[in-house]
Amino acid sequence: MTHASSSPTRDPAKLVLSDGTVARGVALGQRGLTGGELCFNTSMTGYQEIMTDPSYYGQLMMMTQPHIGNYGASAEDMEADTPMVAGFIVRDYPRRHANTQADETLEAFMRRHGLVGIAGVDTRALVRHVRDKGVMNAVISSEALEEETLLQKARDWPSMAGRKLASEVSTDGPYTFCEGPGPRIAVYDFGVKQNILRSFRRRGCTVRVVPGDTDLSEVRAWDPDGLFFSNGPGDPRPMSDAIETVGEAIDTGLPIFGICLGHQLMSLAEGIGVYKMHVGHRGANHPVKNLDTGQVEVTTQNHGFAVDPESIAPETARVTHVNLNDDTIEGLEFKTFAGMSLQYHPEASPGPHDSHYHFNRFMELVAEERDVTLPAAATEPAVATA
Ligand SMILES: NC(=O)CC[C@H](N)C(=O)O
Repeated sequence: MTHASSSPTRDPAKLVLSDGTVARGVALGQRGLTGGELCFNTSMTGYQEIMTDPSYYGQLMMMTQPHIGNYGASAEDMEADTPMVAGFIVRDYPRRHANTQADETLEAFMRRHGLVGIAGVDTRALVRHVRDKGVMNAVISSEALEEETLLQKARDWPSMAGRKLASEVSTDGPYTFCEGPGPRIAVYDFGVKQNILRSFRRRGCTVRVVPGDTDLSEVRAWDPDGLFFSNGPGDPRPMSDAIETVGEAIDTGLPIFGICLGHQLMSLAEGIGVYKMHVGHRGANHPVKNLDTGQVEVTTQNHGFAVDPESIAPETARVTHVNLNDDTIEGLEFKTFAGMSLQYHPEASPGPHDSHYHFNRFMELVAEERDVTLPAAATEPAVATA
């Protein structure tokens, strides 16, 4: 058992929102100044997976769970090699953590990776504020504390709408993640979470990961059985090259699966509109209804954009899943090609395992479309997350 005193100093820090709201707290992690879109996540656990999810690149993450850091940080809980959020905001950072698997305190982890944070602010009041007013930018600072200056920086911070960020978190070059007896899956990496790759590995797939700007002909030369378009940060609408690649992928007749950003890119390639949401969905407790079975799944979500239901032509796609909180589109099945896509995260990490079956659905789609025999693991996956 690791018990460690985290002893963050009492250095003052401030969080200043672009509408002038100021919250005063103490510095957490790296001292300095950072900014971005202020998001909140309602997951009770999983702060480290959330911190390292590349889809959060450029965003400040505020956790609604008030106790953050109480199980430390561990090399096991990474969704990327480094933290990806631009800054981290918590209510209460504990003086001790306890976890047999922890390697270090969350504070030490944040410092080691240069991640600026703030603790001791009323996160729930701030969440209610953002939820009412809509998403906005903010800065966290433990260096300059002059509020007018920080407010100006928050106002000047570039908006997430219109920002292409996926290229900044994509792999630099192609690599083989794993080899197995199952289908060959080519993954377009716009910031792919590790647990998506592990989910394919658990099903016996051979997985080849390529940078998001890879020419489709290069991918086809590898002879994939299925194509996957990953999650990722930023606004999908300006990603015209990626949308074009998805269009070409559709023309190949290969089965295609997209998660989150990938779902949005597939939708855009099929002429379906995407809009920026009032506050977005981020958490591990979003109820989603499967319209085919009537079953409700508790899902993990992380998105600030969504597809516009009005723009789905009946001959293009069918809605398979909807969010029960606000009726937003959560899943599509495409009609002109063998494609399925999800706005939420079946790989969870963190979150419940209700939606893991979507990877099996894709395996079955691949088996239907291609002459491949699925290994038993492809449809009877272990529930384990690693
Ligand atoms: N997790 C994701 O892929 C997020 C997609 C996109 N950046 C959004 O915020 O909606």
